[in-house]
Amino acid sequence: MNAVRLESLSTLNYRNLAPCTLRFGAGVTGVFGENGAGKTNLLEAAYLALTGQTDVTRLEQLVQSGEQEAYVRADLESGGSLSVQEVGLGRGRRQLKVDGVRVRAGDLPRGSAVWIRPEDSELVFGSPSVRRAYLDSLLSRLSARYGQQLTRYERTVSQRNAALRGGEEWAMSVWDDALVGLGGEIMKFRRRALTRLGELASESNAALGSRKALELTLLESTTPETYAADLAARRGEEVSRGSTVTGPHRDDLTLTLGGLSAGEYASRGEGRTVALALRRAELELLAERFGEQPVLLIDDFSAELDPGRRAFLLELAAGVPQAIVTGTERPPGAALHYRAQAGRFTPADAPASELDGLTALPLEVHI
Ligand SMILES: Nc1ncnc2c1ncn2[C@@H]1O[C@H](COP(=O)(O)OP(=O)(O)OP(=O)(O)O)[C@@H](O)[C@H]1O
Repeated sequence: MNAVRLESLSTLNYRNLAPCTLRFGAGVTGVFGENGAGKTNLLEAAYLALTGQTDVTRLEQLVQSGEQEAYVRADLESGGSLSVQEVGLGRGRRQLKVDGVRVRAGDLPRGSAVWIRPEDSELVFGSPSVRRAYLDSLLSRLSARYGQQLTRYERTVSQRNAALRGGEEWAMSVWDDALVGLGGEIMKFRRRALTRLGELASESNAALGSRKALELTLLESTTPETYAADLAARRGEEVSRGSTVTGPHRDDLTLTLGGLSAGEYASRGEGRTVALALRRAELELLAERFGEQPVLLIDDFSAELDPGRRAFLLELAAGVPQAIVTGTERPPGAALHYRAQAGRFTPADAPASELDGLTALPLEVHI
């Protein structure tokens, strides 16, 4: 299978990172260093440059304190051709370019990276909104149309909420028609995608050594068939609350392990296994959809103390065409290692003569 390959990553004014260009080879690149060195920030920058996505809501958090703008750039190979993806960040602004031409976020390749993090346990133990965000982010990458319809749906919900709060009950039939159309499409797409996602996640969960079966189901707040009637039936409640109380924005992705809700009953370790299974399923689903293996980013493998899960993470990294693995200790099995120190990265094993040109390239911020 083809693979996306990150040739190099450049950053300027990105969080605590010193301006740099790091090159990556095929196979596993290990990045190690002490807490706070910038390892997570490097993966976050790589994910942003590869996908255009960040889950940070205030973009200025990504800009180095004291600076106004930041910039990340990925030189990558995808579908057999080379391209340059750039992301400029400022206060509340994000600008993307591919090969020098401005594009929208949805125009970047959608299956280019998967990021596994210690805080993925939140997928299991966090609120339904965390699981909805996981599902929506994955499905938006699988289908551009899903992403567009979701944006429209969310905008419609907030406009409808404003109309409810403003006492505009007379306008509800128009808002309801829009919601039922958009929401119905979202629900149907979620149902279809969940079948394959569920299969892949339960296979991964078993591969991780869990003896309890993992099942994914969608706890729907309504259905495409009954949405219009459900809205009508709950109109009084909506008017008194001033918000839309039914629809796919209220769905939950329920995870059951051995028949019990994982969020309520799983141990911390079992929960981490489930979260890892979800990420591996994401990796496989994107590869199936785009016929190309994403770059795998694994943050802090050393936070994973369980030997089985740690081995699984490292095997996963070794089994894909390209992975970047960070840790406070050296990730084993890496072809290349960078040492992270106070926002700087230096090849750990190269002789000094080979270090020339690897750091502090002159870059310009232009957003
Ligand atoms: N916008 C910013 N400007 C400057 N520094 C920042 C900014 N955002 C975060 N930092 C700093 O970056 C550092 C965190 O880096 P990061 O989370 O990448 O560390 P890490 O190497 O992954 O550490 P750990 O091993 O603890 O996970 C912190 O010291 C934080 O204060």
